[in-house]
Amino acid sequence: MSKLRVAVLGSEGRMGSEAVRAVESADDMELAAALDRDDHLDALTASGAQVAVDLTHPDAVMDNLRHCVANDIHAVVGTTGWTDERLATVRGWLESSPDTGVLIAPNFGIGAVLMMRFARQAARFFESAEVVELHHPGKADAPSGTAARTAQLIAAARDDAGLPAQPDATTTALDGARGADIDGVHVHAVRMRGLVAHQEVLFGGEGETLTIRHDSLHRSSFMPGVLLGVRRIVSAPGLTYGLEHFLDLEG
Ligand SMILES: NC(=O)C1=CN([C@@H]2O[C@H](COP(=O)(O)OP(=O)(O)OC[C@H]3O[C@@H](n4cnc5c(N)ncnc54)[C@H](OP(=O)(O)O)[C@@H]3O)[C@@H](O)[C@H]2O)C=CC1
Ligand SMILES: O=C(O)C1=N[C@H](C(=O)O)C[C@H](O)C1
Repeated sequence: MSKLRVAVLGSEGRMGSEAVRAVESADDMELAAALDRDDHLDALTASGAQVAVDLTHPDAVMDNLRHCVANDIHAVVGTTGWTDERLATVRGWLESSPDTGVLIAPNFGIGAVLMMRFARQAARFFESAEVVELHHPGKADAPSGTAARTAQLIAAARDDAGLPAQPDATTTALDGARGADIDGVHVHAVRMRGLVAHQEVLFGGEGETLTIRHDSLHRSSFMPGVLLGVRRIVSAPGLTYGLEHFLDLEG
């Protein structure tokens, strides 16, 4: 069986370098290209890569993806910075390349995917919900893509259940003290040396709280998800948003 030819974009970064090692260690894949900031995207096309893994920067990912889709290269994207508008743009590009697949995964960690799912499940049972994400200080964006997605999922579940706005009597606050408001869910970002990627989802109801916490202690935690995404995206045309679509979570 021929091996899947995989390119890594952002190959010198924290995640990209880990992904290069993971691809090189996978029996069913070969590293077609390892490209970073100074490399031209023509090198990606020339490499004959079937799948590109993007682990770059929110400012770079759209140009990279446009190039991938235009050249029928499937893409597995871990890079953050996703808005509804950006997702719609990618869907638009894919209309002209109906055989190409793009996976955008806010988080490749199985524990993180489960945390988001459990948070969505819990949301309708509690009056209050807030998200606290904690990351290494080299992270470019705040709040994290995972935290933003978690907040959206909680907000949608609250809406579906007809819950009112959360109780909050704050009338005076220093800027930022209540975090970012994402669809009515407050999200707080901590940046601290020694951390990798962590998140707590806090729920509160009458006389009780529930905390769901996930910790990525090493970037190897993301690699099974990256490799799963690569294996699955070649037969999943169109846009897939979230690794959960490639996992059997009902079990
Ligand atoms: N979905 C998930 O599970 C995870 C997602 N991430 C996300 O992945 C992204 C990368 O994170 P991380 O590895 O920590 O970041 P790093 O800054 O360590 O790595 C990014 C790399 O991409 C390079 N780069 C920047 N622009 C381009 C470009 N146009 N083409 C090619 N390479 C480029 C950077 O170069 P330079 O240093 O010169 O800027 C750097 O080497 C972030 O958005 C992060 O949030 C991270 C962990 C898990
Ligand atoms: O930058 C990181 O490190 C991470 N980025 C992703 C995010 O923003 O959610 C995934 C994980 O939290 C690690």
